[in-house]
Amino acid sequence: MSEAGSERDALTRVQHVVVKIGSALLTNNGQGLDEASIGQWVDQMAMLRYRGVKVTLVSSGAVAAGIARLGLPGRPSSLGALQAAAAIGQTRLVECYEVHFERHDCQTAQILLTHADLSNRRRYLNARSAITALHEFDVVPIINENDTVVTDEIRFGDNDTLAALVTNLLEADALVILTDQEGVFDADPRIEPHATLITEGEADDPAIAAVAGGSGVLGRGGMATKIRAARLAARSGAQTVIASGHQPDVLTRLLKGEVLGTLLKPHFAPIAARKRWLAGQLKSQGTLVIDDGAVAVLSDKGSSLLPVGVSDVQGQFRRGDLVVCVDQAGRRIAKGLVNYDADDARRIIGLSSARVESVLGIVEANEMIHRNNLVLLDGAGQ
Ligand SMILES: Nc1ncnc2c1ncn2[C@@H]1O[C@H](COP(=O)(O)OP(=O)(O)O)[C@@H](O)[C@H]1O
Ligand SMILES: N[C@@H](CCC(=O)OP(=O)(O)O)C(=O)O
Repeated sequence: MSEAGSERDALTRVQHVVVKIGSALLTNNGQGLDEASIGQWVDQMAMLRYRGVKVTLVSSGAVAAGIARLGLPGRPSSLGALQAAAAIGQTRLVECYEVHFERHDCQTAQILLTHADLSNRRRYLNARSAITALHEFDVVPIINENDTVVTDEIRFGDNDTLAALVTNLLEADALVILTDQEGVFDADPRIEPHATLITEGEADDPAIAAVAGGSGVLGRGGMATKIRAARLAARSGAQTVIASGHQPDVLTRLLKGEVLGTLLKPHFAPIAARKRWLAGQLKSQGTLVIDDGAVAVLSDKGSSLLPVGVSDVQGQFRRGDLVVCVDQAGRRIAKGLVNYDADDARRIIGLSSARVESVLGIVEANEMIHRNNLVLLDGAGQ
């Protein structure tokens, strides 16, 4: 097998894929939603689910569908008209997916997110809990930006960025961005018809970022935001493929390892990527003192921190904030994102998971800090 082929083998082991379908692809040259194609992508996603792969869908198309429904000649320039188009188009968009997923006895749910939802830790964790619960109910989440409430300063703008942040949020192992081109070319193929397809590269390679241009008429980000999305997705270790939604069975073929589109690989190991991000970026808001048993399982087994292993809570923090874990002698052992605010944490320390529910009434999570959100500190507490 070729080197490119063996790189693609990793895609055959994907357990959770975020699929992003762009405006440029979803619309029949601006004539409304391409419902036949939507039906085919849904068939492929249903097939992946049948094989045990979790699928989260990030779909654009609300504005484009709304423009067609309202009979507007093109993309309106006023914010109010754009928001109205998004509102009317979004219901149509989700209905279309719903009808097709129902053919496969599969339920769907709509989630509309804003930038603020993902930059605020608490809302970030809430969004994650909700989407994780949807997967537990075997429902396909269909995510879009909440276009009717965002303004220019706080918008993602393009759904490539949103899809990458959702990939980070859910720690999906692959992001597939479907668009109207076969992948990333060494120049914009709309301008350079003889441009060559790049089949793979590293997500952070500046040479790849340099060839990426802007969007067509209906899309928002062009190739530049797709490559940036690959870089963001790589932070949590995900591979990104940018490929054409016009290729028959593109999703199922990609996840069988076939060489289609452009594969952009993470530039460092998944766990290191996530932990690097966690270790490097955030300021701590409080301290959890943990007992010797908890120190041992965190350090030796990489386990989550459970309430039972915590003996004291210091400081005021909120769910999703970064806290430091220290041992009984005050040595810094780990830091991570806590699942409870300080007052609730104080009420449940030392309790077994079974008793947490009787004290709090509702259990947000079994762990005080989930191991995916926990990073061990070295001997110097760094
Ligand atoms: N190097 C490149 N390779 C491929 N496409 C590119 C490149 N640079 C710019 N593009 C443009 O990016 C467009 C896809 O982005 P966009 O219109 O935002 O689509 P979507 O709505 O799917 O996100 C292509 O139609 C193409 O014109
Ligand atoms: N949220 C917008 C999508 C924005 C957009 O076009 O994004 P993209 O498909 O990345 O070019 C909508 O649903 O119309």
